[in-house]
Amino acid sequence: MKPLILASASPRRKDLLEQAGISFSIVVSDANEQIDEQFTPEEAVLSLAEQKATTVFEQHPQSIVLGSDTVVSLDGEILGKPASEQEAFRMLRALSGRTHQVFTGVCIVSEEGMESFYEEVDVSFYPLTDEEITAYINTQEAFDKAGGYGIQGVGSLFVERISGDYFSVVGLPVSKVVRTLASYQVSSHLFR
Ligand SMILES: Cc1cn([C@H]2C[C@H](O)[C@@H](COP(=O)(O)OP(=O)(O)OP(=O)(O)O)O2)c(=O)[nH]c1=O
Repeated sequence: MKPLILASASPRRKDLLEQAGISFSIVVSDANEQIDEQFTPEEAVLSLAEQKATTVFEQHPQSIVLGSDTVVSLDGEILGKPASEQEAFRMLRALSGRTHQVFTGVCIVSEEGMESFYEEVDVSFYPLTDEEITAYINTQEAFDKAGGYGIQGVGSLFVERISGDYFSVVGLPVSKVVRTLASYQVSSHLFR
């Protein structure tokens, strides 16, 4: 059985994979995460997940490497992580009272080649007041998260409805990932 590497600095991805009973190590990719401006959200998350996984695989060719990327999409426009309070405010105001999509791409690279997939989840927000948005930004939760919110944190208070895999919104569609890893002889110790 080859060792599995998670090519991610995201604490959420680490927690989800650990909770699933998978053994792995972490090597953070130094890919410069470039995407074409013309990319659709699904193309963007697949490309970024591939860039992260292939960069780490080049340094660890005897391993199985898992890369992932999450973006929020509103009317097809990609929202990444907000770089400032102003940007977080603009993103959350745009998401207020609307349904957006969260795309997470996953890429597994091994000696046998590369396998990728993405998950799309619809998330509907209640209408938010400017005061709520400002108070939320003051919690500092917005900044390392696509779309400027965390569904697993205080951002849960914004969510009216979700359709799809909750864990994919948090950053990793863990059930599908574990099922896919089974064909690489990587399995959860919980099921052994
Ligand atoms: C929408 C949403 C995103 N997120 C997170 C998941 C991802 O970690 C992050 C999007 O950024 P990513 O670039 O996908 O990931 P990352 O920079 O955190 O980690 P790495 O590239 O090293 O793998 O947003 C939440 O935690 N909760 C949410 O509700």
